[in-house]
Amino acid sequence: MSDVLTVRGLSVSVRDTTLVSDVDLTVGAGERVGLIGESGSGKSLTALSILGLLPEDVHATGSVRLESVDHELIGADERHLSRVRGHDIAMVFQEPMTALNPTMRIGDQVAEAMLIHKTRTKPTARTAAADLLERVQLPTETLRAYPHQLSGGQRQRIVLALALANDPALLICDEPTTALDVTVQALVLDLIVRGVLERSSALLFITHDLAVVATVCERVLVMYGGRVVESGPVSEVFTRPRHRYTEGLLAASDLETTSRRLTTIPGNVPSAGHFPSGCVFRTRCAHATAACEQTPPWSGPEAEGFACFHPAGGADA
Ligand SMILES: Nc1ncnc2c1ncn2[C@@H]1O[C@H](COP(=O)(O)OP(=O)(O)OP(=O)(O)O)[C@@H](O)[C@H]1O
Repeated sequence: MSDVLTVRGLSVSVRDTTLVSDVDLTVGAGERVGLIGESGSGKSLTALSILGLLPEDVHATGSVRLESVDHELIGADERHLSRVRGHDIAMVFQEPMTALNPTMRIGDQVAEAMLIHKTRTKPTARTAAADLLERVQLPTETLRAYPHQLSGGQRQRIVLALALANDPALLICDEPTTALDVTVQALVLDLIVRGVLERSSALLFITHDLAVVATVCERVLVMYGGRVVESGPVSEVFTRPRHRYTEGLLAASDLETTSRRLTTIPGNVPSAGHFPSGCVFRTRCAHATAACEQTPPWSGPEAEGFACFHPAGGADA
């Protein structure tokens, strides 16, 4: 698997204070990598450095390279970066309204995302926009709606459709479901995973929610005080944490069952029935919701390391 994103020795500082120190990370094609850590640990600054979106007084050093782009992104000029953003790298942040134009109809916004980067011509952009909306399970009429006419979950699905419009090599999600209620959260996570799987895009997923990481990601990096203190496959880091901070994070999470669930993977016997998408139990779940009961987009080895993300847990019915 080739690396889509390679970050080496990334440090971020404001005046003489270092906020992020010496971060190394890679994400391969089709790989889903989580970045976790407490509030203020440097997750968002790491993502913003990759996107070239740091505030003016904040500076990044080190190296950020994308396989599909032939130059260094740290220090690149805005003209280059704006070409990369939305085309090679797309992002979904916590608050969908900040990514949407309140005065433009949804269909025009999705079509415009493709026209700006010239990935579609005008006549094909409208059809492609309708197709993208269908893939995020929104009816065609949504094309004519304005953002304020939609719910928070619908808006975030539009933002996801916009992010996926140009088949990005890398999708960065920063707390994309934190503001959504639990059932909508499950659907949006499912659509994110489907979206990246369909395109073999790399996914860097930032969250403080360990259950979400266990559901979505294969590998995880743990940040603490601006540094990456631990990394590895989710099933390893969540069951055999090596760093005391990771142990604390697991103990403090409402997911005391995560490690228990993950350790049950080898004994898990798949059977037919309803189960949360990607749930390691793959049996009928007592907590299954309508969103859980969709056909999962993956099977076989792809499902390894996934866990139920329903807050009530994935106990078998
Ligand atoms: N523009 C800025 N000027 C000064 N300090 C900043 C600036 N932006 C962020 N910081 C500081 O850098 C540190 C890392 O911030 P960052 O937003 O990356 O954390 P985070 O892990 O994403 O937290 P959260 O989960 O709350 O979003 C924090 O201590 C924050 O206060």
